[in-house]
Amino acid sequence: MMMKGEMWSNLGSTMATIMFMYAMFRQYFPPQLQDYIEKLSNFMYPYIHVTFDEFSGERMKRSEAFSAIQNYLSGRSSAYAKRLKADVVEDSQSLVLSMDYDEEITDEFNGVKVWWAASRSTSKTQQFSFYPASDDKRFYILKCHKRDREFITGTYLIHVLKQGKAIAADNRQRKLYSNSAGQSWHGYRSTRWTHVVFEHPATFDTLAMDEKKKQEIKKDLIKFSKGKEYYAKIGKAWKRGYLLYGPPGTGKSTMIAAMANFLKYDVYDLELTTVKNNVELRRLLIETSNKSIIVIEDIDCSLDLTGQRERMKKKDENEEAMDPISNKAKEEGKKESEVTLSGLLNFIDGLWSACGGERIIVFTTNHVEKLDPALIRRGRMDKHIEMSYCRFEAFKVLAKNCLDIDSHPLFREISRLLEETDMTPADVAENLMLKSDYDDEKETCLKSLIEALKAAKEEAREKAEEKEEKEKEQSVKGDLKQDTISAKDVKENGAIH
Ligand SMILES: Nc1ncnc2c1ncn2[C@@H]1O[C@H](COP(=O)(O)OP(=O)(O)OP(=O)(O)O)[C@@H](O)[C@H]1O
Ligand SMILES: [Mg+2]
Repeated sequence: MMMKGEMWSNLGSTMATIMFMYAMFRQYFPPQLQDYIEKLSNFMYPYIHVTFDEFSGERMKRSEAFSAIQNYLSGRSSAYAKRLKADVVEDSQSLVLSMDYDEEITDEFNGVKVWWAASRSTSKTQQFSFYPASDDKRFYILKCHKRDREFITGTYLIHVLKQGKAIAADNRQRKLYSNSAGQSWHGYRSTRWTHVVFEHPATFDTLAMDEKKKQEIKKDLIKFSKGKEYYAKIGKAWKRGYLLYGPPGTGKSTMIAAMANFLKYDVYDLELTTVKNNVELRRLLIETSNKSIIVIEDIDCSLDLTGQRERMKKKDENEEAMDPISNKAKEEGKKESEVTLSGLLNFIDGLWSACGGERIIVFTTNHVEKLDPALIRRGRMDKHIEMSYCRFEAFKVLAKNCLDIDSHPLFREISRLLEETDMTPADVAENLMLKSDYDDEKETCLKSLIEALKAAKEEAREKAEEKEEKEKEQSVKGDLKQDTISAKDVKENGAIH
């Protein structure tokens, strides 16, 4: 990559004007002279130019190609151009640097060299317009040798557009969408996506879990995000379902944030209880964008999806009266959501789910055993990930994150206790939160964790004993009952045979 100071477009445009005039009056030249002129022009200026305007079409929309080229050239421009321009591009989280007007940079692809220049043409007439482009038309000019014409207009330009779009996706400011209930109108409330900027700091590096499991998930995500052709080839919609299950505080929500940061996807946090019915659920799905993670947290509590099939069989009125979700909705005077299990299944893998690509659907639950098997079967929820209590390997990540230490003499005892005690990463992290910057504070944290682990171990032991005692009591009662029945039997029937 090298930088040239002066513009070549003057020579190019002079040649272009001459050739344009020549093309108009070509028929007046004798054939031999025509041949000679063409050879001469090729010899003097063997290049072709391709222009990319910033605004194009009748409605003067900002050209996608221009934006992609701007992004593609931004890295090269900042490294090689002498004069740069900085633009704030919509939805981008950082400034986009591009070469200033009349600057030129070269690029090389598969051994073929091309030249890029930024330029503008300013209109002399004073005309009112909403578009800055009508006064100040910005454009890029690509120059390449005539012999490379086919390669440049085909392979190279496809490469530029693809790379430019990928850079834009990387720089994009990501969003966290949630569906909030809109205004109530005669009992009807439609829900809409609203968003805030997504800025969760969790990454796979800060996530405390088994390293092997972490790598496996990362590999799976990469395979998915690069799988456009693969999914098309096997005839499947480009989507993947993840079920995250485990006790509260084991990092299910944190894992979702880490996944979104890893893939640079938007997050749609879907609150099912505010969705009126299946039609609305479908509309919300259609409104989601590509490169996104659609999340339904605590799926077992979201709706009565778990027992829907059984309930159809039983039609047990009492059971319904005891349903905390329907009661809550009634208390608040809201209409209960009519989303059904089949509506949700259709949402995941019905035809509607194929209306766009690159979507990950994540369900989280604390009670995987309560979920309807149809909801979580492979193909719908392709990957089931158990988020478990903190063991030593996960602890080491937390110790590094919170205390910035890789080893400590107290680690041995902690390791032993973590194997014997179930404590969530959330609780471990809480104990490791530094209260001051003093070095001995780190040891204090580790000691307080040891105390907490011992207390948790003791509590678990007491609970187990209590449980055992209760079970014993119940079995004694059962035996007594059995004895009474047997005695009654003897009395009524005489003898036991
Ligand atoms: N595996 C983990 N790695 C790093 N931090 C964790 C992990 N698990 C929990 N935490 C910390 O504990 C807090 C609670 O975690 P999180 O909300 O992800 O748990 P959860 O499994 O989603 O819980 P719930 O089932 O109640 O929704 C987070 O703020 C996070 O900092
Ligand atoms: Mg959570």
